[in-house]
Amino acid sequence: MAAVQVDINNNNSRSSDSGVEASVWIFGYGSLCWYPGFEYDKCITGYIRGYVRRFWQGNTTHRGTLEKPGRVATLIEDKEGITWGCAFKVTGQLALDYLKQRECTLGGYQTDYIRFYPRKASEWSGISGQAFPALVYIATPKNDLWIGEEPLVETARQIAECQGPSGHNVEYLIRLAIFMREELPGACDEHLFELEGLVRRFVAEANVAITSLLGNAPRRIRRDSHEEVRRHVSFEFTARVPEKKLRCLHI
Ligand SMILES: N[C@@H](CCC(=O)N[C@@H](CS)C(=O)NCC(=O)O)C(=O)O
Repeated sequence: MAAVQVDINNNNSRSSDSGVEASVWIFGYGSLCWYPGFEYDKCITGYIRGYVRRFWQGNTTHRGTLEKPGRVATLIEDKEGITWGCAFKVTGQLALDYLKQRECTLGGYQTDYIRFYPRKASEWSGISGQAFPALVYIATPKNDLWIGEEPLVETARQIAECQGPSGHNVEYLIRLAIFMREELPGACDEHLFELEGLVRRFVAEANVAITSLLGNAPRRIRRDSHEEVRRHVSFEFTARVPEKKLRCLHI
């Protein structure tokens, strides 16, 4: 069968002779974990190596404005680093076109490929537990919205004060922290959870109910079911409590 390429630069591509639509896995580690916004066939939790998650990317189109840029997640190379999140299997070009607009055009992210390690294997659906390639959207210091390293308390202050067209910056952080606690209990991410503690404190000191900043609860996502779910954007919720606590992978 002809090699099937997925063109991440949205020139519609499919295998030349079979017409079969190409599939690709996309790794999410920020808002994609709780609001993918595109149709997908599968969603599984897991991690990547060699990166840590940091809120060092500015944002003026979703969670901030030009006057008050918010803070969103990106990945920073760290050879000891582990970043937990989830991967979505998508077929065809639609999701990639959507993400090119949401992530690259509006967010300053660029695409790269990394190796994704599934948290759960599933023999019958071909997820062996072995790492496989996944597309990832990363904001690097080269983009105009880059903030870079700053005191955590400064990042927390910005998040507590910023909002944009997609909602409050606090929602972005809290929903990611909720995803990690619910889907990957015990997975380490000091930066994320320390930032969450500071933001919760600042919001409380301002006498604001944090729930008032969270907008509408996104429909939860069926993860690790290892079945082709072909979910439209209205995902079905299933509570999945991992069988065992995840240990920190200090590899
Ligand atoms: N690429 C990361 C981060 C993506 C991300 O958070 N992008 C932001 C800024 S461009 C976004 O789409 N936000 C939508 C929202 O905040 O609702 C991921 O895989 O989750």
